[in-house]
Amino acid sequence: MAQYTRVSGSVGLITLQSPPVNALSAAVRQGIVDLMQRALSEPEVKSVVICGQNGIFCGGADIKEFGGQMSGPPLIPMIHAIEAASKPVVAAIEGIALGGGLELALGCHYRIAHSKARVGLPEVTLGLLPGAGGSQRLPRLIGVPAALDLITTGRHVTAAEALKFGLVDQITDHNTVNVAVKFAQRVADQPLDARRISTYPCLCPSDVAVLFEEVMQRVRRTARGAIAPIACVQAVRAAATLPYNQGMERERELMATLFTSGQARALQYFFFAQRAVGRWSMPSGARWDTSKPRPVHKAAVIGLGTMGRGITVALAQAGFSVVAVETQEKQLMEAKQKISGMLERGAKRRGVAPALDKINYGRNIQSVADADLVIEAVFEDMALKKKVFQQLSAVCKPSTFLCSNTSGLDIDQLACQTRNPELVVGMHFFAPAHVMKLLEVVYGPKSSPLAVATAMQLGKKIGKVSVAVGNCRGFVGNRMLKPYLEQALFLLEEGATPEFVDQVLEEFGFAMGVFRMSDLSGLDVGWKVRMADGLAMPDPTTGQPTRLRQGRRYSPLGDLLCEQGRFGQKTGRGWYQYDKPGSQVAKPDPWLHSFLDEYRARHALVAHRIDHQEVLERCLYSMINEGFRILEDGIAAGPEDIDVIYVFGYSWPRHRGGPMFYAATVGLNKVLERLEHYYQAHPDVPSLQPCHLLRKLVASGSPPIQKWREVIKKVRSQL
Ligand SMILES: CCCCCC/C=C/CC(=O)SCCNC(=O)CCNC(=O)[C@H](O)C(C)(C)COP(=O)(O)OP(=O)(O)OC[C@H]1O[C@@H](n2cnc3c(N)ncnc32)[C@H](O)[C@@H]1OP(=O)(O)O
Repeated sequence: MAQYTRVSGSVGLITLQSPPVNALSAAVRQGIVDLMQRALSEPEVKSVVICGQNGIFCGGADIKEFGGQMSGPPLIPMIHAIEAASKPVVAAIEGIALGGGLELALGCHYRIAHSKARVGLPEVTLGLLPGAGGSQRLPRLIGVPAALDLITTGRHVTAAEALKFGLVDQITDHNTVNVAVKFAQRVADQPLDARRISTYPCLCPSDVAVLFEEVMQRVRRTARGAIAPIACVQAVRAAATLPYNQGMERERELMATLFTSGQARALQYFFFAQRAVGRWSMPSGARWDTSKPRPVHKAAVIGLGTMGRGITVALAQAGFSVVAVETQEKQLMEAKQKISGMLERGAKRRGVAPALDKINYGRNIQSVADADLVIEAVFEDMALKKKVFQQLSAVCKPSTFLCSNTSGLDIDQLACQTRNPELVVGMHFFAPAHVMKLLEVVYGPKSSPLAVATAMQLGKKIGKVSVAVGNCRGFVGNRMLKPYLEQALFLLEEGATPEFVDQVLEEFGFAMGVFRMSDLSGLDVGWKVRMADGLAMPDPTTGQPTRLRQGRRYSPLGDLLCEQGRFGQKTGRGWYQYDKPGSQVAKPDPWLHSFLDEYRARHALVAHRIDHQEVLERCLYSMINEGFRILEDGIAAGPEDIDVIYVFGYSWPRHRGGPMFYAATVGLNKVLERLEHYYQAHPDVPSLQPCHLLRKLVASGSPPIQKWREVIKKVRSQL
């Protein structure tokens, strides 16, 4: 909806009214069309101002409308009519002007922005391009290089940057609407021909062809298979090379292809999934909107290895006072130096002062006594962690929240070491912890809603996407990784190479294939866990590595590499070889290929030809099957939680929406059928056995992902 008021006698003020972000819904578009006609027909009105209610100009098209039948007046003719108007139209931009919101502003003759406003064309992040003239008007207004940057990245720019680009005409610290109204009065009688951006020539640098080629190459390299960034470059190229009307036609064609693509649907699903994870719930019924967090002023981190350092930096950068504890003097000094360096580099990038004074270092656990929340980040060893939790419980205030950065150990066992187990939760960060966006907040059976709410809020404050998950081995992310890694090893046993498996996964869109990723993380990490679990040992009778553990197929390949000191990048050898320890350039290793041949011969395994389809289906469907088990067990509340974890924590390609959304797009019956096929071929691999929830969803007619929760509820109630 939109409201019309006459201000100062001669200015027609149109206010967009569609909370929370004044998106351009059908009703809003209808309102703009009607009220523009009214303003143009009233003789007393000499100029028009368009603004948004509640200090927000416009968040763009209403994304919720994309899924259904579009109705109401279309955006493009509406914006053309504004540009063609006989009276000056001024956009008063407060808060945000994004996507269709900025395109609307570009159709106006002038743009006045508040100094705190942000503008941008983020359509690419939704699998689209600025399809309401944005791809044609923006390069005409600010030039091709700047427009390519904004449109292909979707980044938001500040009002100051927008002014520098010439994207807005003026910025103000005062009431933007008042300033825009005065401005509109001043320009009421001025000619408008020079203010219609669609009539501008598109000024191009002399080497524009080279520029487009370079940008296209960069975009293809980084897009990981996403099609929207490429279409964005093509649309801007049309602006640079074609007259406006033909450019608009090209924009329309490209947009039509994107709009109906699976990628746009996946990215739009993911937009809402990111927001849905904030509305967490626990099986007890506790929820985000009924559980209040307690403020945290002072936080503490115990253990300053790689993870502890990253967590300390993330907290200090967000303005928290942090006590950082490392018991060994040498490690403490080293950590202090590294943390200061990280803070200084981060501050330089953001143009702010480094938050060095936010951190107090100590060697004694006593120094965390008055912290409101402590995050333990010591080595991944249950006995050690238990000891730390006992000590923390003894020294901390009774109200202190005690959190563990474990990547998969039992939170309940840690909670049992403390006086107040209800204040214990897991806070599973991902390395590097000051960079990676994901945080799994893990509640155990004793964790209180207060503790979950507080950890979730802390995560938000330090800029993380936090997902509340239940307590089980590996939580959500690492639990699903297990069958994925396992299948990758089985594929090597059966004839594949690490290079081939990685190539297939990277073509699918992962930033790194499973073996490159393992080399980067360090093969010894999983090896230590398997040793602690009693898995990575040779058969006591034969001394040979056994391919069967606890009645299930087991691949000792990773263990055998570790026994050779091949820990990945850090030792210069792993699934690949590297020029030197620490190098990141992976090269195929002939030694590894011979090793695989010998291994197969020793175990009488006959290598067969493994194709793309088998790699993808076995790695991904086994992981997805585990995802369904996680939903069935109530460890994740809904498929969105899993998808957000996988995109932010495990480089799952965002344009595929996440593993559970991917399963829905492939078709649940197909996933089920292929799992049945592979399970029949490998009956000693339980992770390939289709789980009950998947069967139930298929039996229920494979409902859309938004309806899965209803089936999940039924399945859980039957268990
Ligand atoms: C052939 C077809 C031709 C069509 C041509 C027209 C095409 C136009 C393209 C577009 O305009 S696409 C949309 C472009 N806009 C965006 O991408 C903006 C998306 N929104 C955001 O980035 C953020 O929400 C925000 C606006 C910066 C606000 O962030 P904040 O952190 O303050 O709040 P949120 O929690 O993110 O959002 C609050 C609430 O609002 C909902 N919402 C936000 N934007 C939209 C939108 N454009 N449409 C519908 N709903 C929107 C969001 O989902 C939240 O609600 P929820 O209930 O919590 O989910």
